[in-house]
Amino acid sequence: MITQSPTLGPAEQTFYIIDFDSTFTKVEALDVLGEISLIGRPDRNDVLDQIKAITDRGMSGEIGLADSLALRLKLLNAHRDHLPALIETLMGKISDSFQRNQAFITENADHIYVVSSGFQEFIVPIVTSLGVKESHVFANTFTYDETGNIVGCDLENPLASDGGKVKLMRNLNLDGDVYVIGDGYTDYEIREAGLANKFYAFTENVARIKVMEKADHITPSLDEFLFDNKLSRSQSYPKSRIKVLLLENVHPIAVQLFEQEGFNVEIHKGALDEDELIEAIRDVSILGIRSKTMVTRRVLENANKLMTIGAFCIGTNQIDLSTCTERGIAVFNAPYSNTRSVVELAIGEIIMLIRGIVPKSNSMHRGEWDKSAKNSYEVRGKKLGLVGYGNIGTQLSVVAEALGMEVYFYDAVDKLALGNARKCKSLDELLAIADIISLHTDGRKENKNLISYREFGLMKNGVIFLNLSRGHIVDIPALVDAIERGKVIGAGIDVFPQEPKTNSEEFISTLRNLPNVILTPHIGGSTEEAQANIGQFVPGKLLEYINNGSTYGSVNFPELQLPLLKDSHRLLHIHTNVPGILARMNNIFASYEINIQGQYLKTNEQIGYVITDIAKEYADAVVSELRVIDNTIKFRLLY
Ligand SMILES: NC(=O)c1ccc[n+]([C@@H]2O[C@H](COP(=O)([O-])OP(=O)(O)OC[C@H]3O[C@@H](n4cnc5c(N)ncnc54)[C@H](O)[C@@H]3O)[C@@H](O)[C@H]2O)c1
Ligand SMILES: O=C(O)[C@H](O)COP(=O)(O)O
Repeated sequence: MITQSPTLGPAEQTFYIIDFDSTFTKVEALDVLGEISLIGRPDRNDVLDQIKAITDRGMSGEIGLADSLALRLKLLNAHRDHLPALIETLMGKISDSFQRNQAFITENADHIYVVSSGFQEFIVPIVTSLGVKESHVFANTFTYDETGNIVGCDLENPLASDGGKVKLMRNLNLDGDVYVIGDGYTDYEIREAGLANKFYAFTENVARIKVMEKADHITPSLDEFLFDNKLSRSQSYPKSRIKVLLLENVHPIAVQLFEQEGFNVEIHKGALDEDELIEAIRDVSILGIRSKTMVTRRVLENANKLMTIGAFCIGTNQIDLSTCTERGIAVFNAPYSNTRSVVELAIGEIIMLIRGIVPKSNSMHRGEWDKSAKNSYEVRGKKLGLVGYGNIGTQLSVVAEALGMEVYFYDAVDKLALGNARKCKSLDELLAIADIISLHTDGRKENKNLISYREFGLMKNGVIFLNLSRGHIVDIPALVDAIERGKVIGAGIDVFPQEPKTNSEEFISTLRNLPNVILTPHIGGSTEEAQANIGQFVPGKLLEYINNGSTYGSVNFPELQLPLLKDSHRLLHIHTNVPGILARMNNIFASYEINIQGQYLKTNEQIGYVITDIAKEYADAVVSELRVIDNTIKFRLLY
């Protein structure tokens, strides 16, 4: 049997009635016109608020349309010359789901009508740009005075009066099924009058409770409408049905990027503990966290829909990566975006600590003037010892050399020395040489208490010590002891074995109130620049994986950078890495005479990832058979 292509044509004589303001476009056009026509008026903001309030009251059915139009036109004080700027603005405000589903509009142009209480003058150029027929646009027209001021609208037009859409639809007398898509009460009125089979409340831009209550179906985007009606669409599965959970205050850019794609996004300011996360993650497909949220095996066992995790930071030690892989969940992070921020903080702290600025500043705040050079040094010529020479360690090495420091490093793997930095053969060698020691290793479990009593014992007396990597790498009682004994005369600590989950929890630590110790709340990577970079970077990776299957940059999946999907269906098969799976898949393809257009396979120790692009027409059974191959972990279809 050949599958019906998901790009079905319209049912015989089904008509689609689409509203314009806040549906076809993201905004109310008269609000935008006000922003243009009222430029220079001192009361502009007040008038704009009044216009918006009238629009909302009209849309939720509190006042009649004729009144709403008349009131707004009067306040607008607009002129014919304002229209080109309005049209230009609206062109950039077409709703995202309409933009990505232009094919639906062009393929169904004979059956699509735009019915609006807005105005032809700006609606026609916008909707025809996506393929709506000009003759299928029904809206009001402005009237002007002799100098071009907009003074009202053509009152002969049924759309200028209360119940206008109903009157218009009666006149149109469409012979077939009618589906209305809109955000306003007047759109629902068509259904109420018995002139439509279904009313879809469109909530991509604005969700009006009074309207949603009346709807046959709430459609958070055009994709959902198209999916519900099995119509030609750009998304194989509506993204509004896919839940994204973003924790720990990730940058708003990330939220915006997911919302733009039409996902159902939920955000939380802080981290969640294990039980809270188990509760929150049940319906989640995409999870975004930072360094604090522990994604444990128990959490993952309750995350049956989870496809991917984005760590909006560098470290991924908070995630049980092995269980993620076992369950076919791809994990991504941002390995570079905040490295510079950490380096700048480390340099700043080294200078502050070696000059004893913190106690001096504290004394000044108590009114004490203690001008002295005692125990205050330049960094020039001092030996900086870096433990871990990865992305941060190497950058710090270069910047420190520029300040005239001598750099030594020790890394668990053999690393190329940058500039004049010198490689140490062992951690012990480095600890004994350095005047300043800064930790930059990753947070793998084996690094727990990497620096403890023995290691502090190997250090020079009066060393400066920094940890901006991970809290568990330093044995805190040993550090406190070293500070109290004067072994360490200055410390900068940004990360702790136990950190508060949110800003409202108290920070409890034996490091509090020790002399010449800078304590910071894990903010090495918390700069506007770094967070904005991460907010762009990680969603980019997650979206490439969701939309295209690419795993380039994943920290636990075999990495595959895939071509964009074109004129084919993409089958993504994740399985336990055992012999023979590819052969089984290809046997299925061969038995159904499938034309394979591209195939990609990559494995790691735990899993195999096979991507097969095939021609669009194929038997349903192919998909069902692929899903049940032994050792299949996850299967997904993209088109
Ligand atoms: N404070 C913050 O806000 C902040 C911000 C960003 C990164 N970080 C943390 O900083 C650390 C470094 O980040 P990165 O991007 O440079 O990581 P990276 O993975 O690029 O480098 C880590 C390096 O440490 C080495 N290493 C691991 N264990 C070691 C050991 N026992 N001895 C010696 N070398 C060892 C690795 O071989 C690697 O070269 C990570 O722990 C990261 O999570 C903290
Ligand atoms: O791993 C990191 O990048 C740092 O620890 C920063 O983490 P954060 O985003 O939670 O501040």
